Formats: sequence, structure tokens, C-alpha cells
Amino acid sequence: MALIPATTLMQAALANHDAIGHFNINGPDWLETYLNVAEETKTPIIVATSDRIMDFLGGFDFMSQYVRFMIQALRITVPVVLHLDHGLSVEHVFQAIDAGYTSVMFDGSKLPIDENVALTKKVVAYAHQRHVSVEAEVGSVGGNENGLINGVRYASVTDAVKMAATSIDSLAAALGSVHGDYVGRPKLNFERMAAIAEATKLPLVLHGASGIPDDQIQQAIQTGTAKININTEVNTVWTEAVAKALQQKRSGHDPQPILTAGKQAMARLVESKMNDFHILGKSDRLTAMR
Ligand SMILES: O=C(CO)COP(=O)(O)O
Ligand SMILES: O=CCC(=O)O
Ligand SMILES: [Zn+2]
Repeated sequence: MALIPATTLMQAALANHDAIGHFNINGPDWLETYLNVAEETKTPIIVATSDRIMDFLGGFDFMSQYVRFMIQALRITVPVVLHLDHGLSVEHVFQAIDAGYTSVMFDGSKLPIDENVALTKKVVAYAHQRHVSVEAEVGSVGGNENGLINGVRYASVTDAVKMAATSIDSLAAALGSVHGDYVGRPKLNFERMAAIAEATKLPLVLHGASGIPDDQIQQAIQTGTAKININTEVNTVWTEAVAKALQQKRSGHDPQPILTAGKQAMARLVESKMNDFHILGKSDRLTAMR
């Protein structure tokens, strides 16, 4: 199946109180694992590349062609979205769209809200003409560096409404989540999430979902979250599995058992996340709604 934008998938997820999993690509093994798990379990999926590591991944054109090739070669039939995660400038977002990405995020969270809204508007005009879905961020998802959580800024309802007026397709409203590992127990502001969902009617996106306990994931889904972004937990299970396989290695230089252990660990994690998000096995329902 050809790549599709995220809009219909997220609308259906919102209506059915489940959420589409967004999984970050950190190399070929990540992409191959994501696509195989999606196909084997008949689950729609969003595969994403963060703008921050585009040079490492080979650039927008390379990734766009590579994902298309992989879908064909692996005979993937479930709906797949190729998404630009945390697009750092309007120019980069346009480049991703020109390369064939079917969904983009413009991350203007470091800018004053009016500037963020003005640039997002430009992105929406360019993207929608080309049938590409757009995600924007209000407030700011935090980051954890050396045990210090910084940069968390809670989204306000006023800013969310201003952003919704740009006709974006989904909204990453930052409500206490953090990229990377959490220190202590994450505490999302569900009252604000409900108010933003009600005021904007948009599918909400949960960034920094690695490490958020399942009760809060479930509450987020019930409160209007229709897309959930996972990166750190995938990388953690990969690293642990590869480290363990390296330790067990007795002799020789065969990378196969080591890399296979990494892929298998990622596959188990991805399937369990899809199950947590109540989206596992639901490619048919969503395909039928297109
Ligand atoms: O938000 C994310 C990607 O945009 C993923 O966050 P984690 O790395 O915390 O899972
Ligand atoms: O994890 C998602 C975002 C990033 O790594 O740039
Ligand atoms: Zn994120």
C-alpha cells in the first residue's frame, strides 16, 4: 500500500478512543522492524524521522525513497505514514514534503506563540496543497539531560486555540511530558488536556511517551490523544539486547546474532505498545474509513 497522510488515521483513532503509534527510525533495522511488526499484526503505523538526525539517516530524499522501497520489498499492505518529527525550520519541512513525506511536524515551540502560529500557517498552506498532514506544537516538551528536567512549558488553552485556527491536522500540546528518561514519576496535566481537546476538537499528540506509566497512557487516550510518540524505549531495549548478545558472544565476528537480538527486542516492544494503544490488529477498520 502507498504511503498515506496521518489525518484519517488520527480522526478514526480519536473517534474510537485508541491511538496510532509513532515510532522513530534510528537506522535500517528500526524501519524494517516497524514495518514487519505492523504487517504481521495488521496494524497501521506512523514511522518518523527526527529532523535532528536527518544527516545521520541520509537526508529526506534518501529516507523517502528507502521507506517506499522497503514497503514494496517487504510486501507491506497495512497503512503506513512517513512523518517528519520535530521539523526545525519551515525550509526543512518544505524539503521533506518535496521529498515525498506524507506527514510533517513543524516544531516552533521555542518561538513566541504568534511567530509559531505564523510559520505553522505557511507550513499548512504548502502541505495541504500536496495532501500532507501537519502537526504543530504548543507549550514545550521537556528534555532530560543528566538528570535535570528542563524546558517543560505547559500548553495553554488560549495558545492551543490560536494554533488550531491554522487548520493543522493534529496538535502536540505539551502537558508535562519529557523526551528521554524520566526522573521520578511523570505527571501529565489531564485537566488541561481535556480543556484543549474540547476547545480545539483536534486529535492530540503525546510526545515523550517513553516511560509514562500505562494508567496515564490510558487516561491520555481517553482524553483525546490519538497519536503517541515512542523513541527512547525502543532504543533502550535495542541497546540492552545488543549489549547482552555481545556479552554472550563466545568467538568469531558474526554480527547476525547480535543485530537479530536487537531487532527481536524492538519488535516485542513495538507490538506491546500497539496493544497498549488499542490499535493492534486494526488496519482493516482504518483502511475501510479512508
Ligand atoms: O516524542 C518523541 C518523538 O517525537 C519520543 O519521545 P521519547 O523518546 O521520550 O519516547
Ligand atoms: O525522540 C524524538 C525527538 C528527537 O530525538 O529528536
Ligand atoms: Zn517529540
